[in-house]
Amino acid sequence: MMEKFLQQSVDTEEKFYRYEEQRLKIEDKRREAEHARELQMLQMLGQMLAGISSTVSQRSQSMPASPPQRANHRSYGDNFNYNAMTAALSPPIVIERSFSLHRTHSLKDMENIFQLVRNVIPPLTGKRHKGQDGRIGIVGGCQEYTGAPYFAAITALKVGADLSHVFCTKDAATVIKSYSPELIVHPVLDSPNAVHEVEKWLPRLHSVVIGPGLGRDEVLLENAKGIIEKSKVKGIPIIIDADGLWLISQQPSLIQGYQRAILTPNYMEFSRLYEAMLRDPVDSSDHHGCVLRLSQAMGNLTVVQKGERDLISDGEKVLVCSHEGSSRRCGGQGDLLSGSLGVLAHWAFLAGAEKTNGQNPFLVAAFGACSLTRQANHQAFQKFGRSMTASDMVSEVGTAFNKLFET
Ligand SMILES: NC(=O)C1=CN([C@@H]2O[C@H](COP(=O)(O)OP(=O)(O)OC[C@H]3O[C@@H](n4cnc5c(N)ncnc54)[C@H](OP(=O)(O)O)[C@@H]3O)[C@@H](O)[C@H]2O)[C@@H](O)CC1
Ligand SMILES: Nc1ncnc2c1ncn2[C@@H]1O[C@H](COP(=O)(O)OP(=O)(O)OP(=O)(O)O)[C@@H](O)[C@H]1O
Repeated sequence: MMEKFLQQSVDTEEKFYRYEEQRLKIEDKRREAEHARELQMLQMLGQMLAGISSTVSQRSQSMPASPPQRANHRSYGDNFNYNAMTAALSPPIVIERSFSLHRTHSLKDMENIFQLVRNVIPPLTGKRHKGQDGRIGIVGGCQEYTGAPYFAAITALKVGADLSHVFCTKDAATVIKSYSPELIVHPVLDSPNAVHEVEKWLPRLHSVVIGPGLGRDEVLLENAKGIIEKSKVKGIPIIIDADGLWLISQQPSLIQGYQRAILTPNYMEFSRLYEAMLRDPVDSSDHHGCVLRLSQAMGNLTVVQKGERDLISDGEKVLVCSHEGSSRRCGGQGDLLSGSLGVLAHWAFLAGAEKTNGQNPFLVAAFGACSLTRQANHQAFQKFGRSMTASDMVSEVGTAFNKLFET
């Protein structure tokens, strides 16, 4: 009797899982179709606006000219004509050349960039459902490093993402879960089919951050490589940090030319990448030139060189973020930066260049994330001084965000 009952419940459970699997497959297909439809609509809109723009420019010869655009700058949504949109929709470009090479920025220029960051932040309304403001994936976390992926993932939530996933090794997963019930933790990164396990989630992710706490184990690096390749196929914005940058310095072609990628090297990672790409040591008398050249060599993807001042370049412009932080250099600050960038890159990408006044949305996102990290650092340092840690900075992310972007 008991045996029969147990068999029945096993059968019922199996049936349930089969249904659930089918339901998830259907849901994946629906999301992919929805994504393709949205892309098509954006392209149509781009073409319509291109038409309006050419009519406007025929009628009005006196319209102010846009700044020169990079010839090989491929925008998100590929055929989407942002130059045309800018010409048709925007007033004359406000920030023009203010971030160009070797130019000092006025306070007004800085305020302009802050305004562009504000423009891409989705409004908080009752009309949106869970997930719409960001589902971010962090790929990293191994036996040695559990803090780094946690800092990145929790920061993504504190900035305003709705869901934050961590894809880490099996032995790191329980530890990371124990830090925070808010995170969704997948113990898959050292499994034999790791790439496939992560790939299943990609249609539901808006951006991925590869590298915090990944470590340098060959198998994990190979899996990270597979995940980067799958993410590129899906056109997902990719932030590459920490050991993800180690991988890129060994195999630059993995990300070269993918303009939806942002690299966030610290001093050491920058030197490694620069030497790998330019076959020259970094010129310490020309930081601007170096970051510009590295971005160009990587195919104009966005590079954020972290340090006393964060230098951000897409191979055409260099933005400098020297927002006040502090003199405290505890580990984990770069992880906060990459987590916040995961969210801001998604928001900026979605908002498109019309919201960033024709500026590369990833440059704007990077400036926002750098300023936010420095502001959180500043606030935490005011409270804790020398004892300040990355966790103290995480607690400041909300108020720092409000102060910079919601006032
Ligand atoms: N709690 C956790 O789990 C955390 C885990 N983390 C994770 O650790 C992993 C390895 O990351 P990493 O940063 O230690 O490695 P890497 O960049 O190769 O640096 C190695 C050496 O480079 C140097 N160096 C660095 N910066 C420099 C500078 N500005 N100026 C000059 N030199 C500089 C410095 O050399 P030294 O001073 O020792 O001579 C340093 O020792 C990675 O997965 C990361 O995510 C961290 O996120 C922290 C929190
Ligand atoms: N010398 C400095 N002065 C002021 N702020 C700095 C300085 N160096 C780094 N920072 C701040 O810390 C952030 C992270 O840079 P850092 O070089 O610590 O990255 P990282 O080594 O990748 O960090 P992590 O410890 O997370 O691996 C920078 O974006 C900047 O805000």
